[in-house]
Amino acid sequence: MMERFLLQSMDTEEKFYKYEEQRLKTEENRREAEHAREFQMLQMLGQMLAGISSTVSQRSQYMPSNPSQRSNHRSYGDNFNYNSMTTLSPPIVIERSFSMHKTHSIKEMENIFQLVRNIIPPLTAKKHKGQDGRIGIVGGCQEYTGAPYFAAISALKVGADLSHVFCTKDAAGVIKSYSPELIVHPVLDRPDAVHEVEKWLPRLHSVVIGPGLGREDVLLANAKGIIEKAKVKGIPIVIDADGLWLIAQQPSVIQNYPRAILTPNAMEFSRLYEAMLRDPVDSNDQHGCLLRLSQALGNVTIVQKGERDLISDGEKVLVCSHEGSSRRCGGQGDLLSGSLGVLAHWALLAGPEKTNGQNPFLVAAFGACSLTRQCNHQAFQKCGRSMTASDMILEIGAAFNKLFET
Ligand SMILES: NC(=O)C1=CN([C@@H]2O[C@H](COP(=O)(O)OP(=O)(O)OC[C@H]3O[C@@H](n4cnc5c(N)ncnc54)[C@H](O)[C@@H]3O)[C@@H](O)[C@H]2O)[C@@H](O)CC1
Ligand SMILES: Nc1ncnc2c1ncn2[C@@H]1O[C@H](COP(=O)(O)OP(=O)(O)OP(=O)(O)O)[C@@H](O)[C@H]1O
Repeated sequence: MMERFLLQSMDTEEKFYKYEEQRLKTEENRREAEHAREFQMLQMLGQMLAGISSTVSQRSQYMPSNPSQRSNHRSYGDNFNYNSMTTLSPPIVIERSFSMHKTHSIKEMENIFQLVRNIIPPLTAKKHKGQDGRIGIVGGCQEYTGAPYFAAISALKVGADLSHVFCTKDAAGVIKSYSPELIVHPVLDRPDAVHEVEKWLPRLHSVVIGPGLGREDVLLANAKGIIEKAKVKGIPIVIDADGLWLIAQQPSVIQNYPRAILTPNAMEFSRLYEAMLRDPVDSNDQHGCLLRLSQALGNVTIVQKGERDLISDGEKVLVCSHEGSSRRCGGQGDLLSGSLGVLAHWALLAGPEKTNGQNPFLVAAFGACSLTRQCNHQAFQKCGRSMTASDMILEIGAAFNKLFET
C-alpha cells in the first residue's frame, strides 16, 4: 500500500513537473522568439560584414536543401521519433572548426558561445526545485568513488537542482560522506538494479552512464539495462569512462539513439573506433575518424577529448581549444560528463530557436568542453602542479560566470 501510495505521488509529481516545464517553456519561447530573431539577423549581418558569406549560408541552413538528405534530417526536440533514425547519415559532411588560436575564427567561437548562453535557463522566483535539472549518474563501485562524485557535484555546480548517484552498496556510504548535496542510491549491484533505477527515470532529465562504474560483468549488464530503459523514455544519455567500455563491446546498445553523447578520451576513442570500423585510428586524419565513428554509430554525438576537444554528430566537427593548462590530473573527464548532462538537458529544453537550428547536443558539448578547460585554467593559475579535480570543481561557478553569464 505504501509502495502504491509512493508510486501514485511520484506519478502526480511527475505530471506536475511536466506540465510546469511545458508551461514555462511555452511562455519563455514566446518571450524570447523576438530576441532570437533579432540575434539571428545580427549574427548574419556580422558574418556578412566579416566577409565569410559562404559559411553563413551553410550555418543558417542547418536543414539540408536536398530532399534526399532532408529525409535524414534529425529532430532533437520533443517530437522526434528515433525509430526512424536507423539509417546512417548521408556521406555529405560539413566541417567547421573553432579555435581560439586562429584570430579569424574568434568571431565564430563567440557565435557558438552565444548559443550556449542562449540555452541557459533564467533564474526566476517562479521556479520550483527540480526545474533546472534532475540529473542521474550511474557509476561508483568499490574502487572508484571519486569519479561519480566529481560528475554529480559538477552537475549541481553548473546549475542542476538535484543530482542522483546510482552506485554499488560499497561505494554509497563513501560518496555520501563526500557531499550532503548528493542523493545516493546503493542499488547498482542488486539483482533488481535496473528496476530500482527505472523507478527514478521519469524524474530525471538526463543520465550520465559510466564514471567509476568499473568493468565487472554484473555492473556492465545493469548499466546496459538502464540504458535500454532510458532510451525508451527518450532521456538524453551521456556515456563516459567504463560506459564506453560497454559500448565498445556492444555498440548496438547505443547505436542510432539520437539523444546519446559519447565522451571518449584518446584510449576510449581508439577502442570504439576499432570495434566499429575494424581499422586503427589514423592519427593524420582525426576529423575524418571522428566523423566516420559518429556515422557508424548512427550519428550519435561524440566528444573526443584531448589537447583539443573535437565534437561531432557525423555531419560537422567543432573544435574546442579554449585555453586550459598542461596539468592532467584524473577526474577532469568526470567534470566534463557531469556538466554535459545538465547542458544537454538545457539545450533540448531551449529548442531550435535558442540554438539557431544547430544540433543542441553540439552546443551543449561545446559549452561543457569550454567550461572544463576554463576550470582547468583557473585552478592551474592558483595551484600549479598541485592542482586536482577538486580544485577545478571549486572554479566551476566563476568559470561559468566568466564564459556564459556575460
Ligand atoms: N577518483 C576516481 O575515482 C577516478 C576514477 N576514474 C575512473 O577510473 C576508471 C578507469 O578510467 P581510465 O580513464 O583509467 O580508463 P582506461 O582503463 O580505459 O585507461 C585509459 C588509459 O588511457 C590513457 N590515456 C588517456 N588519454 C590519453 C592520451 N591522450 N594518449 C594516450 N593515452 C591516454 C590513460 O593514461 C589511461 O591509462 C573509470 O571508471 C573512471 O571513471 C577516473 O575518472 C579518474 C578519477
Ligand atoms: N593534452 C591536453 N591538453 C589540454 N587539455 C586537455 C588535454 N587532454 C585532456 N584535456 C582536457 O581534459 C578534459 C578531460 O580529458 P581526459 O583525457 O583527461 O579525460 P578522461 O581520461 O576521461 O578523464 P578522467 O580522469 O575523468 O577519467 C578534456 O575535455 C580537455 O578539456
